[in-house]
Amino acid sequence: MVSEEHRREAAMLDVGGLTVEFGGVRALDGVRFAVPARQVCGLIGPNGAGKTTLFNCVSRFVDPTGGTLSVAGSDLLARRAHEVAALGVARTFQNLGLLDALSVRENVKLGSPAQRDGTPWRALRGGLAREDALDARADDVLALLGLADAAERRPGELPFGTLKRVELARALMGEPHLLLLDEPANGLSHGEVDELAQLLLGVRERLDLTLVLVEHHMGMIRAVADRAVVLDFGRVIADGEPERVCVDPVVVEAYLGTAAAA
Ligand SMILES: Nc1ncnc2c1ncn2[C@@H]1O[C@H](COP(=O)(O)OP(=O)(O)OP(=O)(O)O)[C@@H](O)[C@H]1O
Repeated sequence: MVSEEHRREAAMLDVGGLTVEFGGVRALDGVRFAVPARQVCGLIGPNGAGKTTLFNCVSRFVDPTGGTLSVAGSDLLARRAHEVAALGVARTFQNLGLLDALSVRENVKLGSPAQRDGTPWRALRGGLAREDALDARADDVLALLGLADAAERRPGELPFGTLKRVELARALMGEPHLLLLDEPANGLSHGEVDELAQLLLGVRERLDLTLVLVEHHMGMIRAVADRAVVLDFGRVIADGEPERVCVDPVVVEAYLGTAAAA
C-alpha cells in the first residue's frame, strides 16, 4: 500500500480533491488523480466538464476553492502564475498566440523564461552573447520538431498544422518537465493528427517529458496516451487505459450523442 505522502512525491502532477466554484457553478468538484513522471495522460470529457478549468488551476489563472495541487512535490497553489514556469511547467493554448510581426524563430524565443526576464541589468550584461545562446537553443528546438526550414518565415505564411508545431516549440523553450497541451489535434487533418502524435511521442522520449493533454479527438488519445482521465460535470467518472475507458458505459453515456466516444 503506497502512502498518500509517497504518492504525492512520486507524481509529476498531483491533483488532490480540487474544487473550483464560479458563483453558483461548481466547475471542478473534488477532482483527484496523479500523473507519474513520463506518463502521457489524456484529459477528456464533454463540453463544460471542467478540463480547461483544471489547466487554468495548474497555470494559476484560477484559484481553487478547495483541494491541493502539486508538481513534483512542490505546492503549486503557493505560487503565482509567473512562478509556474520555474517549476518546469509549460502549456499550449487552444488559440495559437503567435505574433505575425515576428519570425518563427523570434516567436519561439518568446517561450524562454530568459527572454521574458527583460530587466535592464540583463540587457547591460552582454545581451548579445545571451541572444546568440537563445538563437541556438531556438534552432535546436525547431530542428527537433522538424521546423528548421521555417525559422525565418512569418506565422501567416505557414499552414495551421505547422503553426501548432511552432507553438509546441515555443512551449519547449522553457525546458519543461510537465507539458500541458490544450486540444493539440483541434483543426488538424487525419494525416496531421498522426504526424503530431508521432512527434509528441518522440519529443516525450527525447526530453523525458510528462504530458497531459486535453483532447476531444479520440484518435489522438488512443495514439499517444498511456492513460485517460474522464471528467463530467467537474468530477472524475473514469480513469484508466484509453481503450478501456472509451467503451466504459459511464463514459459513453456522458458523451451520448457526440462523436468523441465513437
Ligand atoms: N470564468 C468563468 N466564470 C464562470 N463560469 C466558468 C468560467 N470558466 C468556466 N466556467 C464554467 O465552468 C464549467 C467548466 O468549464 P470548462 O471550460 O473548464 O470546461 P471544458 O471541459 O474545458 O469545456 P470545453 O471542452 O468546452 O472547452 C462550465 O460550466 C463553464 O461554463
